[in-house]
Amino acid sequence: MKIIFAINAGSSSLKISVYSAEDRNATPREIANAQVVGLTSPSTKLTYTRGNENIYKNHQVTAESQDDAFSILLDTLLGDEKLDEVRSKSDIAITCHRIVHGGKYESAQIITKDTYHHIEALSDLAPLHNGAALGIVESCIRKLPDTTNIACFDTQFHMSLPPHVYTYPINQERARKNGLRKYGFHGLSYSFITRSVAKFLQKDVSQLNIIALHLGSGASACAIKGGKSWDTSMGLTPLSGLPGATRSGSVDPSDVGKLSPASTEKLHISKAEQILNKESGLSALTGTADFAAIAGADRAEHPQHALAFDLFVDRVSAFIGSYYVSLEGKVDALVFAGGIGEKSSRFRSAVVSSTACLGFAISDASNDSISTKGSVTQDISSEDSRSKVLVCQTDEQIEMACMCHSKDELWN
Ligand SMILES: Nc1ncnc2c1ncn2[C@@H]1O[C@H](COP(=O)(O)OP(=O)(O)O)[C@@H](O)[C@H]1O
Ligand SMILES: CC(=O)OP(=O)(O)O
Ligand SMILES: [Mg+2]
Repeated sequence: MKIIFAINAGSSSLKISVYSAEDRNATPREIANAQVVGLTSPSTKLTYTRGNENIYKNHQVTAESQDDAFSILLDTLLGDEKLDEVRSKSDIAITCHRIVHGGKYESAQIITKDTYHHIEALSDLAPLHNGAALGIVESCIRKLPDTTNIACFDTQFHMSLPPHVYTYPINQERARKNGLRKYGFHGLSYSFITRSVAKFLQKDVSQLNIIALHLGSGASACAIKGGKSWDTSMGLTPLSGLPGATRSGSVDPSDVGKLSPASTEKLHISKAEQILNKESGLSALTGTADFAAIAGADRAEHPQHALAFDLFVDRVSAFIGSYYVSLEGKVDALVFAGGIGEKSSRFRSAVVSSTACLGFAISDASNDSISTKGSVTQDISSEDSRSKVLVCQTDEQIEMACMCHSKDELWN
């Protein structure tokens, strides 16, 4: 039996799921889940569940970084005397880490000195994402010396993108030399969604065509053709495509502060990245990163909230239209996932009405009764919908745990 910690550093949250795996053929069984959410908003909250028992729910904590959150979660898990399977640090056999940028890695990697340095070098392409995750890897190496660390990459699922999609129309020699191409992210989530939706629709994965939306603090869309990534909205870094809670999404870089050559000297490129990644997006329009507050606000009283909501509906709908065409109209389902996709019925309803010309239609009653305690995939389409409209409670942690625990090297 092995204990697996699957650690998911998102941009506004840190989630750890704990699994036990009997042997390498058994599916890992979740025994606990601990998460700190709201890292980009003033109130940061801890939720901890052991088995079916809620120990903490939205318990206020102070954490300013992913690494602070990691210390809180590790103390919570190791300090729980009733978590029988994890008596001490040395019981944790495997920690899987969600690493957003994996460059051209095509599979999860055991983290050695070499792989660590390789991933560190890739951080130039996702400085604000890989940095936080690597900080946690370092903490694990220091605090959990008996554990095998494994890197699982968001980019892996998108290795199937065709050349005409992943190529940027720029100097090809420079592109090759510097690894400039569309990589795509949220791949662990899309991989989970693909498997879950295929199972739900009782279709072979290789026959599944869907438009999936992972709408969390970072948001992206993905066209999945024959079970594989065919196009996705994020690019070289997780900045392009859709806006996020604090991210601008695609903007013309010359618009950013209209920099003169002189001001460029002062405003180092990393400052621009800082602004576009952390100080933009829906919170720059509204002053809040909490999408529930944006979607729930009175439109007349809060015109900026209404603008942010409408803008997000517009950008998401544009990708749905584009992917509907690139999938030649053969779409089994439109799938909503991520914090916003799973929890905001108002947003789902607005997106479905704005893409109604493609034949999507939902039942308001089903849309309003989505339960986070219900099945992984829930159907909200109405009978007259041309494709299914589904809500999938995505789970990047189980995707990582399954990916890692079957590795031969861990059981020999
Ligand atoms: N009840 C809710 N209604 C609408 N949006 C919500 C709700 N709860 C959380 N969210 C939004 O979900 C997002 C966080 O989603 P999540 O997938 O957990 O993020 P990440 O993994 O990117 O940190 C935030 O933008 C948050 O405002
Ligand atoms: C890739 C990415 O944007 O991840 P997250 O939404 O978790 O920040
Ligand atoms: Mg996330």
